[in-house]
Amino acid sequence: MAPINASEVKGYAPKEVLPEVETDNGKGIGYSYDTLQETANFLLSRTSVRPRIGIICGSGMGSYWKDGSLADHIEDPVRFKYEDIPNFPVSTVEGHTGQLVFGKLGDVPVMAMQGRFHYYEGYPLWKCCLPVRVMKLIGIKVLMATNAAGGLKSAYKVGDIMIVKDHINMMGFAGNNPLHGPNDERFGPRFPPMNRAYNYEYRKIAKEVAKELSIDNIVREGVYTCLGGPNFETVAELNMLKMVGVDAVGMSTVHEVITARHCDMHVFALSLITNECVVEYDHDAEANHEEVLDVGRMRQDILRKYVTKLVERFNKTLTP
Ligand SMILES: O=P(O)(O)O[C@@H]1C[C@H](O)[C@@H](CO)O1
Ligand code: HPA
Repeated sequence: MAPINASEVKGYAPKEVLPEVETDNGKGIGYSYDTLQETANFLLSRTSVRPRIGIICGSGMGSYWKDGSLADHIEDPVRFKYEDIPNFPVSTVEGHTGQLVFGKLGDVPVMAMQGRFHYYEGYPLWKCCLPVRVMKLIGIKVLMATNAAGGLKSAYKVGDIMIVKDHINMMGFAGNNPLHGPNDERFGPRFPPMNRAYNYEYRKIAKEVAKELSIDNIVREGVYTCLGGPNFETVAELNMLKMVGVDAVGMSTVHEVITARHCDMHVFALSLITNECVVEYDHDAEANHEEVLDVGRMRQDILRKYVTKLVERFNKTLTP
């Protein structure tokens, strides 16, 4: 049989009439486009900043440490506490302040989330990712997600920064996906591709910038996975993840990236390696959140400089 010419295959044809997405208060399967548009309009009407780059600050990288974190260096900041934003969840994890900051990083207008939402807090994945769709609706083109993660690859050291090359959606294997439920084509297609999730050009730029800042000795590139948490992993779980090609393990980012790619945002992600995963049984070390936050503080100056330069470079790739 002759092979099918892939370029002749027609794309998925959207339905003309969309099913009404439930606009529940946390019980069901998502907020409608219009509900999220209200949230976007609320924000846009209260700031003149028009960011095209959105940053999600990982554990300890937002503002937990008041003396120099990325989000605290945003100039002319306009801040919104999550509890004051219509339809927004609230942050419940130490190290996640719980506010959006609009302002300038270097010369570039940005929006930063000081605090993200995790599945283990009790939020369904679609709700964890709601801010990403709001970003899309306020005009953001690039999502930069940062996270704290355990280093699985033996070469990784505490304090290394991993450029995420790819992810394994472990929760998705069990059917838990932020795109589960009716699909609104105004956000994106029913079946989005995910093989080019982490923008190649931005990864290349990130390696160049690491050299320019002389931090290329601590900057790596690898594969991230997210587990549901909140417990850290067993030795057997970590060895299994290592075997299937995971380099760093955390509890976030993957579903945010899927949501961002679904609505055609460019994605770049960084993991700060805050602990070495314990993959042997005769070992006394245990992962803990305090260590995660401490390493975030120890690396905050470098991360801030790195992210600021990356934002400047990524911004130049966007058409005016
Ligand atoms: O929000 P991120 O992914 O940076 O947070 C990581 C995963 C858990 O929330 C927490 C564990 O210490 O840090
Ligand atoms: O070792 C870890 N496992 C999962 N999530 C994490 N976040 C920071 N470190 C870790």
